[in-house]
Amino acid sequence: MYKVLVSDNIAQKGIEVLENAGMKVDFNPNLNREEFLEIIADYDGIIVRSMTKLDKEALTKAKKLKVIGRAGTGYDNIDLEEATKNGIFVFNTPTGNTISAVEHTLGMMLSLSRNISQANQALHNDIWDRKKYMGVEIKGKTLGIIGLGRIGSRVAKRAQSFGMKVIANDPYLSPKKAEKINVPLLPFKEVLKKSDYVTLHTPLTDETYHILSHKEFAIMKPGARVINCARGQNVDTKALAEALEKNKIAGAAIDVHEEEPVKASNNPLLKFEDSVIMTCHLGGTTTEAMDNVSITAAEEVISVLKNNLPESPLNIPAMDPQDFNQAKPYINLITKLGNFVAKWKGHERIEAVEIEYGGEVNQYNLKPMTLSLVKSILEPNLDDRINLVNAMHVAKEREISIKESQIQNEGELKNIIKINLKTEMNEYSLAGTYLPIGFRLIEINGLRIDLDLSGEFIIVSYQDKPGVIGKIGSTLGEANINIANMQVGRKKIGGNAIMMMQIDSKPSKDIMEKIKTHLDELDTKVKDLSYLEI
Ligand SMILES: NC(=O)C1=CN([C@@H]2O[C@H](COP(=O)(O)OP(=O)(O)OC[C@H]3O[C@@H](n4cnc5c(N)ncnc54)[C@H](O)[C@@H]3O)[C@@H](O)[C@H]2O)C=CC1
Ligand SMILES: O=C(O)C(=O)COP(=O)(O)O
Repeated sequence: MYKVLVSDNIAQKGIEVLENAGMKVDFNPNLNREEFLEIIADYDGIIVRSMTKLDKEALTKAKKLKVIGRAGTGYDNIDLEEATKNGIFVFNTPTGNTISAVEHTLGMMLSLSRNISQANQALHNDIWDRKKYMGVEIKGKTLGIIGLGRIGSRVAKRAQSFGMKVIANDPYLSPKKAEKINVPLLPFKEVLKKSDYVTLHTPLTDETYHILSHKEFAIMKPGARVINCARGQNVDTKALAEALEKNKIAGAAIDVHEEEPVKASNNPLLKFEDSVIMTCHLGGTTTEAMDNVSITAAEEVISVLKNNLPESPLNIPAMDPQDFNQAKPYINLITKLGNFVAKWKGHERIEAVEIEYGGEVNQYNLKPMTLSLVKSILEPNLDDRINLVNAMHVAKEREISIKESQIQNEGELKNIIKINLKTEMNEYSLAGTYLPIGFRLIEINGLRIDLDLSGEFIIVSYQDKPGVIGKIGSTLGEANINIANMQVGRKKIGGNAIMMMQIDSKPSKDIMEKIKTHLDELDTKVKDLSYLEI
């Protein structure tokens, strides 16, 4: 039975989904760091929100962990690189709280403009002051959005309906997408200079850390207002406090903070009672969003523990589920080719792998195919935990070069995948194709063949000479092993030849030895004699 730790508060519905699937769930959102580090080694899966830090220290202890589910969007609390090295799948649930974050942003902007929060606070303290809490309209004002993704674009739409002029900066968004929602994309500084309100909707990255600091506040319009419902570290809190102090910035609405939880001792914004409104990271905290993200996270954890790929993976290439289903035959084909070549090369150390994709296969994301190949060729020789997440990392660590390229389609085949594998001693090449009738092996060491890519095989590389086929055939016949299919190829008489036999049962070690002795007697310079089962 898999054990799943839920170490942040998520909706009960997600926990029920896990339990109904037979998981042992420990819902424990109140662990301190020491307690957390002590128990993390026990779990196969974990669901977190933004409070649990899954850093290197935690992930090093998480020896059994197979999957991390982020019930929410931002994943800056998770060390993706370390998780990847350790072969742990990481996913988030990025659409479940989008609307909640959008509505919170709008609420913050309106509240900031109309002093709703401050006036409410005053009334609760028995103060009636209509003059002090006079506000400003947002209609006709310019809203500058930094990060026009899921949340930013929806904030734009709602702000436009309030009559705001919306501009944005997002270097990674296609201008076409921005055009579609009628939002001009401008350089970052220009957005800052032109906006009455600046709202942040970027993830926390090295680039967006303190994206608003002294320099940026200095070029902003005097009297502008700032809204941050993205990540606390996106804003240099001290620089914001200074800009507020100097009245350069008229106000700020802050949902996320450099240090959470906020305390009087760690946040200089708390003293700006009249111009700063703050919430305790509530952007994604609505009944609807909490249900969405907890149910999705639970379903995905179950799915990954059942060996499926997550729908919103953060450390393997994402693939649209429909695309994935269509590409699945090619993923299966390359896995079979990988199993084949891995068994064929035996214990030889791999130095390089080249993959050539031809034909229809190129319509799909090739990364999951390449990952599947790397996993399948490394799997038999490694005790390490290897999966799609860490396959590339393991290959790099072992200094195996992986190259993929796209080639022109050959002949009548609609699709082809070719693999060239170089070991310290030999080179192996093979190609396969997917046909509605199944997977076919169509080339081996440069020789054209046509065999079903499953079953039991004997491969012999030797120097062409009369008598070889007869000797092998009779040895197998004596051992009562039926030859289902056989193909022989050579480039010239007496040159290098290869024989592929598909047989109906496994030859014993003795039989393989006998074949080897017979071939030696014929002096056929056997380069390779292998039995493989695919
Ligand atoms: N306050 C809260 O409770 C919540 C906060 N969030 C935060 O909001 C962030 C955004 O969420 P989504 O819109 O769903 O993500 P998204 O990935 O759809 O959008 C982010 C956008 O930021 C852009 N971007 C990245 N680096 C940039 C840069 N240097 N300058 C300008 N734009 C840049 C990206 O191109 C992308 O279009 C999340 O990463 C999370 O940190 C999300 C949900 C709730
Ligand atoms: O989804 C996000 O990125 C959020 O910031 C929401 O965080 P939370 O899950 O509420 O701790």
